[in-house]
Amino acid sequence: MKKIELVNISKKFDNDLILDKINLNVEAGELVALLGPSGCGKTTTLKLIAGLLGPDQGDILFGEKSVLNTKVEKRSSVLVFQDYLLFPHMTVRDNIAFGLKMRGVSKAKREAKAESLLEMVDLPGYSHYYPHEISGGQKQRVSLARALAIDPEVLLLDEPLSNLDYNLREDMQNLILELHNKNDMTTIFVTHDHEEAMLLSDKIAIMNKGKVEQYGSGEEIYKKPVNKFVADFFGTANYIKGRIEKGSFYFNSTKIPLKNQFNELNKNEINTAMIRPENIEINSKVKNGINLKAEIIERKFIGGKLNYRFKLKNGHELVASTFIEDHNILNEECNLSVKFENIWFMAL
Ligand SMILES: Nc1ncnc2c1ncn2[C@@H]1O[C@H](COP(=O)(O)OP(=O)(O)OP(=O)(O)O)[C@@H](O)[C@H]1O
Repeated sequence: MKKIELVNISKKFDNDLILDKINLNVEAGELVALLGPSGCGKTTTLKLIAGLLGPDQGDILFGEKSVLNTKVEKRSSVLVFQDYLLFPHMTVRDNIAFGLKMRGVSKAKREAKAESLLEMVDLPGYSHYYPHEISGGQKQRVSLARALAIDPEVLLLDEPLSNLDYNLREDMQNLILELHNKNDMTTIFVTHDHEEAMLLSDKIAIMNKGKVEQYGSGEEIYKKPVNKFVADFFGTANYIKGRIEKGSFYFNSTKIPLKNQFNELNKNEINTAMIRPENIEINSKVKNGINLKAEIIERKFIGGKLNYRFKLKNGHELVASTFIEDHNILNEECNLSVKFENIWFMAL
């Protein structure tokens, strides 16, 4: 297990700055997700950690040691690509044992290891199959087994679940968690699905345009996003514009006390309150919160949840979602309330 540290990493392709002074600390044994939209630099970051690319600036440490001059095969890390990259002319067993063969491990030992890894990824009996004879989900398991064959201290997974359908994804998510916990590894995986990132990882680095916008637990990022990009990437959000007056936030004449519901922002910069849809309560008054009159203008049943759209007196629209409770009357006036603790402030 190794701690991984990226220090001020920058990378250019031609003249395009793809990574811009990235800093990231992954503790030994942690499972971390790199999350962000297509093209933000997630795969490039993994390739730099694996040693398939070198940075133009900055340092990469495994433990306390820089690995910039350490070759790919000596880094004790392994990168699993989303399109498996199995050797088509080799059996499943030979694919898994390939890295061990390169390291001079005897035939008997590497075959025994391949068999035990096939058990671990739940594919016993598949050793004699060729890649074209197995499904996409099975190929993904084989490529994981191949990666684990060399007992890596650092496992790097590039969108391991993106080619799999919904049910298989769940199985693979469980398998990745199980393998990570069993094998004493530090694992970093790339995804563009925020729910998957929250489900699997201890921490999430949310990336945008070559920068890490925020790094923390899923809950922290969801509840306390540092900016609108992060808030929107993590789900639906309502934004209410207001103003700071005498140390409080005012939305029209509604006063919201500013406690610690913002990060290191200068109070005077705050101009927006963010509210997640599930934190809006319908037709119940709260004491330590705001209460607003609104009209229901849309109701959508989405299975297990109802999504509503409301219009406030000043024309501002809000979305809310509730489980089960039904407020079915369109155009009817109702009361919306939000507890102060569920309001997060931002500067937009
Ligand atoms: N070898 C390369 N040469 C030139 N440009 C590259 C190279 N590799 C990546 N890029 C560019 O760098 C940017 C970041 O690519 P990267 O693959 O890291 O993004 P990503 O966040 O992993 O995206 P995705 O989710 O689509 O895989 C993209 O604009 C891409 O076109």
